[in-house]
Amino acid sequence: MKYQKRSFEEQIIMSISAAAALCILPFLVIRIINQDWYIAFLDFVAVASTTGLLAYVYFTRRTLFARWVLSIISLAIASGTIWLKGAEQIVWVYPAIICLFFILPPQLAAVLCAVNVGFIGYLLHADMTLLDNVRYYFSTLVTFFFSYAFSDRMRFQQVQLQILSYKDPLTGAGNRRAMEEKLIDIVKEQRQQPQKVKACLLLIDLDEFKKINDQLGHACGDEVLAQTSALIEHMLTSEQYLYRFGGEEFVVLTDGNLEQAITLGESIRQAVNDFPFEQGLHITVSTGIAEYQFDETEFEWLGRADTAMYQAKSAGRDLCCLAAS
Ligand SMILES: Nc1nc2c(ncn2[C@@H]2O[C@H](COP(=O)(O)OP(=O)(O)OP(=O)(O)O)[C@@H](O)[C@H]2O)c(=O)[nH]1
Repeated sequence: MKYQKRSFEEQIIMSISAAAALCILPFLVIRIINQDWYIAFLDFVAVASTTGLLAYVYFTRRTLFARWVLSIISLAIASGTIWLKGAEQIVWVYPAIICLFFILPPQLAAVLCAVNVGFIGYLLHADMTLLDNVRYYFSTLVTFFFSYAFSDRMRFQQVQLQILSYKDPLTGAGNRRAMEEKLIDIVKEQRQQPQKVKACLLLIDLDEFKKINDQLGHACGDEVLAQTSALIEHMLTSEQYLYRFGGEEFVVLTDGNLEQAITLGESIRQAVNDFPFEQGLHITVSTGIAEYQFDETEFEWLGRADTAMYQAKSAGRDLCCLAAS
């Protein structure tokens, strides 16, 4: 298992766990030397649990449970150490706030932090001057708002990046990477459950697309691709997936039987034929339809659909052809 291949969440939880264990360890040693046993025990629990979490995520790659445990540890350690040692330990509130905003959704982190800050404020208010109390609430509030803004922005960008990495920017259909991953999943599933209804693949290629580019320009070609994609997408159910395979080629993956796939292919062919494209263009598509055959690879499956699509081209275009078994 290479560290680089780990998900962002795994990396965050492992890094925070490692940093927490390393930062608290020297204090554990100092507490033991000073024979300050209660807080030594608390530090020991913190070091042991964060090290355990690091190992847990490293070996299992599971983050949900680890995320919750790490949140609880952060809050418990910050509150516990202040409860035992008083205001001198207040500095541990700030990393705990930041930690929570890193590992939990911002709204949830906000609620837990507010409760924790309030609880610690309650523990300390009698030991601190009025000015110290004001300073405590203002400084935690500032940390809270910066962490919230950062976490919210980071999560938004993460979602955007994920969408971008699986979508074709021109048409909004899934891109080739998304298609390959889905194909691998389907092939795996079909191999494990051969009795299940077969999956089907439709390879749809726009006919004589080069002429549109040559005669009306690349921008018009782009518009036709986007409109065709939207048209097809509109005809699919939630169990049917559209991908842009290459330039003017689309792939539809469906878990229905072969008859349903043929009906879908025909409906798409007809819908494209009838669609009033820009500048009065009349567009047609040639489609190859292939049902998954037990034990073939995703490339063999795609290859059979491709051959069927070329048969449709050779037979005059604007046709659906069924792949040979
Ligand atoms: N506008 C536009 N054109 C593209 C894009 N990607 C590929 N193409 C063009 O699509 C055309 C595909 O041409 P061909 O492979 O010759 O196919 P065709 O003209 O559709 O002919 P047949 O497939 O035989 O019907 C090429 O001119 C590519 O430049 C794109 O993103 N936008």
